[in-house]
Amino acid sequence: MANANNNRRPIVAGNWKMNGNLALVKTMQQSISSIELDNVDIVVCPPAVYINAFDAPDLLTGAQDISLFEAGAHTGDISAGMFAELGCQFVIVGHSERRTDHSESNELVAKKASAALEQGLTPIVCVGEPLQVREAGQVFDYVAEQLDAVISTIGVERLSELVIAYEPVWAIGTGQSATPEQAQDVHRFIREHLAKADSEAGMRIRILYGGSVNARNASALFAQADVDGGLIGGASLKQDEFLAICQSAN
Ligand SMILES: O=C[C@H](O)COP(=O)(O)O
Repeated sequence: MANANNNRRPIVAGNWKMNGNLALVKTMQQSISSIELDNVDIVVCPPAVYINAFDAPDLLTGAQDISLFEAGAHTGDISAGMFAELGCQFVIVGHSERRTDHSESNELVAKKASAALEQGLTPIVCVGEPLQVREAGQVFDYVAEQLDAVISTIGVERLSELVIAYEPVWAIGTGQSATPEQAQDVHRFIREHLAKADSEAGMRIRILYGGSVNARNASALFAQADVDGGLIGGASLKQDEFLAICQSAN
């Protein structure tokens, strides 16, 4: 099990993406509150407009993105400080859908991670390769470049405050998850790469796997030595499925 030989507490984060409604907020809140899982952090990242509708003190919430800016004339943006004021603890930055839909560069993602830390939010920094990069055998170089932008922007002294999510783009929403071995290979690489910058951070940082995780494949993925939980998309919208995944990580 991922945390059997280390002190990393697993996280299961549900990224609702642009899905859900107030009814789902109620349903998920009730079902998450109804289970007692002492050894996993369960985080829900609904669309921003629904964050405040969650009314459960024990529930951890996260934003799906933040503005680069703190405040001011930036129509449509929401700042890290605003999410922090709502009680959010986490924010996803650099999800591949934002990198694609909004042309977010490694540098922009790194600045968002920095903005999150400044306001006391834990950034869940997403990295991961598209299929053609994997087929070209360049996964490690690609992921290293994504990580290096963050390391150089936030500085090694804050590195251990991050959570990393490895999400191979070809596995997102496709039903074709990485195999546990493929996930572990990249997770180990990420941990070793971070450890080169700061050995303590390399050991402490939680690295989540994301990409077609479901109730059937979660246990095998989470059993890998460097997999500390998951970032769950589609399955986070189905209460039974999501709870089963949380149980697998517990
Ligand atoms: O943030 C979540 C990921 O993009 C995974 O999505 P998925 O579980 O629907 O493949």
